[in-house]
Amino acid sequence: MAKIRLYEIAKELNVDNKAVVQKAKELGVDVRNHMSSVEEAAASRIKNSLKGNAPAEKNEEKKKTSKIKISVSSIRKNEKPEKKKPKTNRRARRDHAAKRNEQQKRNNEQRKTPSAKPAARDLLTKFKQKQRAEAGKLDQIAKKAKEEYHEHLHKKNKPAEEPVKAEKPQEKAASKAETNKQETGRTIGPKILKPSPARLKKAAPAADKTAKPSRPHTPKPVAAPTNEDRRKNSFGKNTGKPGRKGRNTNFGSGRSEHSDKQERRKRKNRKRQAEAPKKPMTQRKERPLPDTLVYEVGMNAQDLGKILHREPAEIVKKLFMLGIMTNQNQSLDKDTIELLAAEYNIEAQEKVHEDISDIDKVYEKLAKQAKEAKHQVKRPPVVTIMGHVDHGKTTLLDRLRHTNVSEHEAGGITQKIGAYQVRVDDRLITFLDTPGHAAFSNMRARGAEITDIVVLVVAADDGVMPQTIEAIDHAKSAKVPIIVAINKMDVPGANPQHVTEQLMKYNLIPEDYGGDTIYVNISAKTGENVDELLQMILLQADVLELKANPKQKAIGTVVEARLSRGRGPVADILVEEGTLHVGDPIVVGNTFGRVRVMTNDHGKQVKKATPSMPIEITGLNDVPESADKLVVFDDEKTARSVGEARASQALQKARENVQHVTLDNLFDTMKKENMKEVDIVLKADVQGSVEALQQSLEKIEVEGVRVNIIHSGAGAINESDVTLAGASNAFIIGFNVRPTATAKSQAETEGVDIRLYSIIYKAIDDVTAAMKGMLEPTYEEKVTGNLTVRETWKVSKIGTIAGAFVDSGYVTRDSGIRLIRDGVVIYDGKVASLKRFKDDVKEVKQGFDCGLTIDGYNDIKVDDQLEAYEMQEVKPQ
Ligand SMILES: Nc1nc2c(ncn2[C@@H]2O[C@H](COP(=O)(O)OP(=O)(O)OP(=O)(O)O)[C@@H](O)[C@H]2O)c(=O)[nH]1
Repeated sequence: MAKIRLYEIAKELNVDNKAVVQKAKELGVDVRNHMSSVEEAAASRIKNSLKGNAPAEKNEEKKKTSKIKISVSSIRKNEKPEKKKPKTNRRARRDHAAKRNEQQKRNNEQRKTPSAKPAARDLLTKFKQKQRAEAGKLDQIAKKAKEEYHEHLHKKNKPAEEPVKAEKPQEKAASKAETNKQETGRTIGPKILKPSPARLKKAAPAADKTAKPSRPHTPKPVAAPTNEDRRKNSFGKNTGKPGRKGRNTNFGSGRSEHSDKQERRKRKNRKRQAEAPKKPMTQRKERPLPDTLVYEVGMNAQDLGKILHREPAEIVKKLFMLGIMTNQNQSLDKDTIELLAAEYNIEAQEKVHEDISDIDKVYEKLAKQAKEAKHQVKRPPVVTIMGHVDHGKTTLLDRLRHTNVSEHEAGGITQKIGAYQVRVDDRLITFLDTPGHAAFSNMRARGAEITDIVVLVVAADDGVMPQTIEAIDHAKSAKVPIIVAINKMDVPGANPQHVTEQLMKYNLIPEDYGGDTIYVNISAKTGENVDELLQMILLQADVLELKANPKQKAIGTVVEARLSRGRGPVADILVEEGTLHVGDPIVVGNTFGRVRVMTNDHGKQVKKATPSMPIEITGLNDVPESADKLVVFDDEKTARSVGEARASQALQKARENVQHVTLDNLFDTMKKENMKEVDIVLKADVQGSVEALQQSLEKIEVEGVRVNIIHSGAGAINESDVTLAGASNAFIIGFNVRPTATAKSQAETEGVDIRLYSIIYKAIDDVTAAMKGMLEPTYEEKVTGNLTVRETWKVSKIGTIAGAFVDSGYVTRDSGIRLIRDGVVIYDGKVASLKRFKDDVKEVKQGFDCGLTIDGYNDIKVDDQLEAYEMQEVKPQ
């Protein structure tokens, strides 16, 4: 319910505020001063009791409609600016809003009335017309009063033009407000002077609601005042202080009580601020350091600052104190970062980048995840059959495949996909179709341990044989339990007891003898006891508690893979964990793709494959190798990039591993690779030389190893020769020929050895010696020093002694020496003697003089150049 303030009552009745307060107190209304607000009922009580005291003209005015009253009072505000406070503060606005609501209510009532009674409507129309006429008169009065006031004010405070300037917009706004007021049927009051766009936005619909549709509300003129207007409205009171200062002004009002208060408050604040002790510079609140600094090598102070919640400058300073000069952008090494962490007294931990191209790691992670999963379910055991040759492994596998497949499953015909499943009651057993321990261990060697149980087949008529023992060792080293199947029980002379006794030596103790190895006597040929064997496998599987999590991304292993005509690369996969779906993006070994078609061991297309299920898949970009791991990725793009990265890594590795045979490593390679032939590409200047050399080389035979000329021809050694030698692990012999530039660089890149000769027997000797492992080391000339002859002495019996200065390097007593005159080598020989003054010396270095003689040469002249050189051994690459 709207409340009315006492000063409003006082204003309305044109009585003193005190009188109203007094009256209210007399009437028992709880009020403190003229600002106190009272309920409407109380207000009317106060008004009624005050009416007797009110001046007659006011009482007369009171009889007018409240609308007029408000209008008049709002104008009178202008007439009595000293008393009237601008209602710009929140409370004033609230009061105004309350008044407006009240007025609206009344208007609505008035609007409702005509619809009820037409006679009353006429009356109301007349009344309104009268109101308008009166309002027009009042407007004129107000205008006049304002003009008078401004004139008065102008005389008092301001230069001549200013009030005029200020008045214009003011007046405009006032008249617009009046128009608006008349149109909307409500008083806008002081608010019209300082409407904010936001408030206008809100006010517009509100006004629309109250206004009759035929009289649209036009807020534009109200919104019009510009900053300039506002500044002018301040009437010099706050001149020079733009903005909100103007809000506290009213029509021509001077310094109000309210603004005085504000001024006082401001002065007080300023004084308090000046008196208050100066606060120290606000320290930036530092966030706590992390417990561990997880870093990457190469991070800079800025990066570390972010992690440590410290300013980079602080990091730089800290490092500086530690004796490390750096800036904010300089990459830091591991040691520096760890040192910094130690300085902050926190742990440092290097961020490990997960290399998704290492699918073995991804595989292990998924396998571990599966082992820890809650949704683990029983999975079929995976069985490998091992045993000695001809003991019946294949026969047993065939029997199982054909007898234990239900009729409805692809008509009983199984697909050969490297593994198959056998149904026993309602359970399945997966058999790997590659019997023997070689395949088993090859898979193991490549990290594929997919077998859960080994069935060791031993022929009852043959007993334990070498490969039986090997199989036992392989199974034991893989820690896979063994079930012994003593086969060929149908053969007369079968002696299972003897076999058992033999196997007991290998710690395969049957349960009857207190051990835990299961023995089953079977006949793979007749099928006798084969079901019993299957039951025993299931029993062993139960003991092993084989479980897997089908509710995750699949991992698996390639059992076999091949290139199929029409279908492309085909891989037989054994799913180990998770469920593999058609469409899954996969990486298999170094290949990648999407599972296109998935076929089970009965040749039936399936949409998904669960753990221990062997399936054949297509959709890979290349043929993987057996024992390769299968990993499912989130998307094909990742799978492709991982697959491609792995393929290129594998290629790089393969290249690195190929060590081409060279003449220097020929002997070792022959031994290591058990070579029977030494492959050579032979090129010579003419066909005659080619034939002569070929015949000689092909005659070489060292310990049963012969030379095989894989290609020969006349002409320079070209790229095709190098490619051929590279692919065949051969080396190249060139007789009086040279390799082309590209062939030379290609040979260097691919590590192909090219040997060049100009003497046939030297080539033959080298090849023979290399094959015997006796190839002499190669020497290379190296110039060690340059000398200039400055003087010569001829001594009888000794010859010519050259007095020379070592310009660069050094010369030794054992050096080879070349005499160069005018750029031409005159003589090439050896140093005979080397002296410094009268003493023999071993070596004379740059910057010194020496006396030397050349062995067998005396025609040494002043200014001759001497080149000292040595033959140094070139180590084989
Ligand atoms: N009488 C009889 N002969 C059998 C039995 N099981 C296998 N044979 C025969 O033994 C021979 C060898 O059998 P395979 O199944 O080929 O033996 P394997 O162990 O697979 O031999 P490899 O593949 O060479 O390692 C075949 O002629 C089979 O017919 C059996 O239970 N009884």
